[in-house]
Amino acid sequence: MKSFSKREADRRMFLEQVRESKENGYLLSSKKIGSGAFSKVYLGYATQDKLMQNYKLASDLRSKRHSMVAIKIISTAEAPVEYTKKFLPREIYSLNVTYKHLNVIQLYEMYRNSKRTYLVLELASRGDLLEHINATSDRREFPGLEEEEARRLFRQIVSAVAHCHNVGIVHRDLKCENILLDERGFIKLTDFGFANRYSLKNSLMSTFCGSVAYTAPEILMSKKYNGELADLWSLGVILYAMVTGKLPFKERQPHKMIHVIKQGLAFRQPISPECQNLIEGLLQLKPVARLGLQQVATHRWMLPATSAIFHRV
Ligand SMILES: Nc1ncnc2c1ncn2[C@@H]1O[C@H](COP(=O)(O)OP(=O)(O)OP(=O)(O)O)[C@@H](O)[C@H]1O
Repeated sequence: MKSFSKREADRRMFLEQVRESKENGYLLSSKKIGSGAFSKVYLGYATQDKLMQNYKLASDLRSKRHSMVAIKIISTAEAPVEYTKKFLPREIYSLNVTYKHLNVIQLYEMYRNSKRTYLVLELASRGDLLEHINATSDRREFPGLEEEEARRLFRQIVSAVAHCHNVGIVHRDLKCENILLDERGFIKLTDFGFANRYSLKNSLMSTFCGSVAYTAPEILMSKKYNGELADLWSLGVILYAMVTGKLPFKERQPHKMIHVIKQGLAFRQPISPECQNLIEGLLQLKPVARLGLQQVATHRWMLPATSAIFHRV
């Protein structure tokens, strides 16, 4: 249990954040909607004055018919230097260059002082894809989403990733927990903390990013890797998780995971042959053998309505 003095310090800090947000045109509510390693995310509201000044925000919220936002507060004074100097700037850069796509979280505005950075983000109020898969599995009393729903959501995920790649951003941490849903049930890709930009089409990277279960084998083997092709592997893991409610390869330790992957992919419940074919096309050990995003978008399991796949808003 927190001591009285700790609770009092937290209360004072929160009031400071409320004041700083108000000075910047946002009403910070006490409803915490999530927390990360160095951040807390609260529900907030844009004031009328703010809506009159900020075109990005006003045009987006008008279509949503509400004034709610997610305010991510990062305690930069407490976070490690590597985070504030490397990962946070990458996240902000990626959110700025991926603006504006229906399936990527929007960064409306940022304000900061010597203690904190505030990111004012589009609100995705219906939790993440993992929670959605689990809740649906419980309701159906059968693991995974129905293929029709999985197809509708996966199309949006592919569209979001294609948009990122088109503007030169590789995500490098694609997983169900980083895919949020908004109040209308639209996919919103988030968490660009590991994202990186690449200028050369085939340039290789060497940093280990992401979660083991979703990580491409070439990264697990500490090889130089192509970020776009590594994202394709993660998409295969996500689709498998959507239709089966399980992860294709289960192992926590990176060095053991590669052996699990090499044992091959198994489907332990009935999945349509087209869906299996798409998953197998993505989960290819050799990066260059993986289906490209255009091939994924036009794969027979993804049809019909492929015309919407590369649509930008
Ligand atoms: N725009 C948003 N709308 C709704 N909820 C959000 C939004 N952004 C983040 N969240 C919630 O807040 C949680 C923390 O988000 P944040 O981006 O700080 O953490 P993270 O980067 O996933 O965590 P970590 O720092 O551990 O990697 C998310 O898991 C999600 O539940």
